[in-house]
Amino acid sequence: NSVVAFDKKIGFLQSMGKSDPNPELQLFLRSISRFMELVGQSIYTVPTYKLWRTKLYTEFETAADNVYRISEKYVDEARTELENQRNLTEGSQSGKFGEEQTILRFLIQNGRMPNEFIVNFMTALLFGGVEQVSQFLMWMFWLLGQSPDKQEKLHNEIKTNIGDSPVTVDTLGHLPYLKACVKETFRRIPPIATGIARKILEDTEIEGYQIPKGTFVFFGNNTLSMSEEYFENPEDFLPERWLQGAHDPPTQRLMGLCVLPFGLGKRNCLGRRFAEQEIHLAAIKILQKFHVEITDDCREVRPAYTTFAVPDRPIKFIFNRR
Ligand code: HEM
Repeated sequence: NSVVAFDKKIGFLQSMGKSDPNPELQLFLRSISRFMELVGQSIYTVPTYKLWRTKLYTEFETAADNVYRISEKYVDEARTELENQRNLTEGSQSGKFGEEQTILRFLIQNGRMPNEFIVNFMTALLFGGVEQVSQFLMWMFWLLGQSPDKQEKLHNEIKTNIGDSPVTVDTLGHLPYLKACVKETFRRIPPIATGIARKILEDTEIEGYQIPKGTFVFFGNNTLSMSEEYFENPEDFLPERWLQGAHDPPTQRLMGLCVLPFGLGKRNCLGRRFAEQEIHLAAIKILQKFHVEITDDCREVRPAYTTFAVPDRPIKFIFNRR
């Protein structure tokens, strides 16, 4: 994700595997997690932080400062890199820096967005990838680790359609069971329990409830996706329920509307396709090489909702080489 946000790999994974991890990256990761936790806490507490600099507020401020300061450094580095390229290609009238156009290059080159907005936007892109995608993959493998038969079914689909070959757009389009596993994970553990929030723009009536203009309403992902009215045996991890033909089309459509991890409408997730592709690729690459188990003490793990669903205790995986 850092490639999308900052035009380069910043080395999270390599750093974590080392005995002396890069302290700045460690701080960046820790601050991103803390930032998210505190945003979550702020939703569920009395907002005294609006009146006083409470502990929650000052901790949030520190985490946010760290995140934006480090992000700004990466954006500055990308800007310097572009300037250097511009000097090299001086005389070119195209106004383009090098061959490749990226989001960051476009925004810098375009010159209309103030730097702090660019930093903010790129940080939001990074947050989406670092926190959400990695947490999602963890939950998916936690569920697959408890359902070895589903994991084998998924592995077989990957083996039959891809084998050890590189993944292409075409092969990605032929993996219905993988997509069903992803959808079912989103249903079973919605990444954001409350779901998307919207401010009602005019007085509205829904099912006899009067909702005054200006009220904040939440979608209630968790309630809908665990509702027996829409899902048989909602506690069970059953990717099969999402396969074509499992239900009649109107029911299938209703089920789909109960599980909206990326939101809906004009302000839905900008990174959805990117996130889905990352998830599909990561799942394929892991399953091509490993059979994944969880340790027995992890079966009782429950999602604890901060901003996103995080495990209430660490999950330990065992990766058995195939
Ligand atoms: C599993 C991964 C992800 C989930 C579950 C997720 C979920 C969401 C949700 C629920 C929203 C609010 C949508 C609404 O209010 O209707 C959102 C917004 C957003 N997401 Fe994601 N997201 C994910 C990954 C990503 C990634 C990887 C990126 C960037 C590459 C990203 C960028 C954004 C941005 C920029 C917005 C704000 C859009 C706007 O306000 O117009 N997300 N995301």
